[in-house]
Amino acid sequence: MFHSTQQDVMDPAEPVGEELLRIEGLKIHFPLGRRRHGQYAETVYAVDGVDFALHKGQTVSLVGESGCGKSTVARSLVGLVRPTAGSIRYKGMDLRTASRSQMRMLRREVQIVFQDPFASVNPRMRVRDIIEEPLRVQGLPRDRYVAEELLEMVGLQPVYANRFPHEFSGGQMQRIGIARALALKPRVLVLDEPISALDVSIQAQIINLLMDLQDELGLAYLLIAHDVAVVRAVSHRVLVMYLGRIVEAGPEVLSDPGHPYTQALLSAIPSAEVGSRGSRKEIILEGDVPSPTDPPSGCRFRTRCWKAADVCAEEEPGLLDRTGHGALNACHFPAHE
Ligand SMILES: Nc1ncnc2c1ncn2[C@@H]1O[C@H](COP(=O)(O)OP(=O)(O)OP(=O)(O)O)[C@@H](O)[C@H]1O
Repeated sequence: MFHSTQQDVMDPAEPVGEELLRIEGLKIHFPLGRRRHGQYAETVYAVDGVDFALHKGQTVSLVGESGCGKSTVARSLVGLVRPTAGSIRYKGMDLRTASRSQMRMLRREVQIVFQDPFASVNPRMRVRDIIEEPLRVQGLPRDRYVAEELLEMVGLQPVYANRFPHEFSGGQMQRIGIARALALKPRVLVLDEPISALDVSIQAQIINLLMDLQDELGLAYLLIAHDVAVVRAVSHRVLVMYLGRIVEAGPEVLSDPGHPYTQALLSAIPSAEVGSRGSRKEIILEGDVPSPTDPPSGCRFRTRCWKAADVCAEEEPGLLDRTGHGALNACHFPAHE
């Protein structure tokens, strides 16, 4: 199995490492249809007010059902989607006002690893060229054995530099994807479901590699993953997202959930994986996830929540430390109150 960093978990209020990224009030809306009279027919509120920070050497994980906005957050950090509102600061500099050279530094130091390692490469390129591509794009010099060194770093033989993607398994190819992400000596890796497409037997190896690299290089990770056991084991802080917003955040929220949505997410997982303090009662959520083009008023989860009362439709609950233990919860009726 994978190594766990749970013993090292620090109170998020006192993070150990330097702050690298700070995201405040992030909104990413996608207008749909044709614009008429200055208005679009519909807007997808994919990310609708999200705050968090990433620190050196730490892993923050994003969890939540499909479509809640996780990938959109991830892609915004590497410039693949533009925020509609809010700020992304890297080492204190705001992306909205950053100079060209600051943006180049950011594009080097924040890298992304995708779910499908084959989909993001040209199958006709040799591994050496795949790994060196980011250096070429940035116009940086390529040391003679840079691909070989990066392959060794990710546990592959240096001679693989001369081979082509079809010669590798999914796990090996994901290692190559990680080597490519490391080529520019990043400080932050955005890991968008890096193990979801791999055989279960390989997943732990990739997670272990990522944890070792984090120890060695002090990398900050934003991890998106569906496997609760993995997320619990490797995260310093977990953010639970629902319909574009964070509803619960803290180091222990997957062991000791306080928000009804987190409880419902965990109740769908077999108990051995959840841990002793997780909710054991099976919770069946009623109804579908509402459309992100028309989120409910007040608390977005209220239309599926068994605790919902009038106040939930009227007042949006803030993401607050409701227990004094550093975990943040956006519910009018959290479990631990
Ligand atoms: N370019 C786009 N144009 C319109 N809508 C989009 C676009 N990108 C994402 N969306 C919508 O934004 C919402 C959030 O999508 P996102 O991919 O971020 O969710 P997710 O939580 O990562 O889901 P998954 O786990 O399935 O990847 C979804 O409703 C999605 O359809």
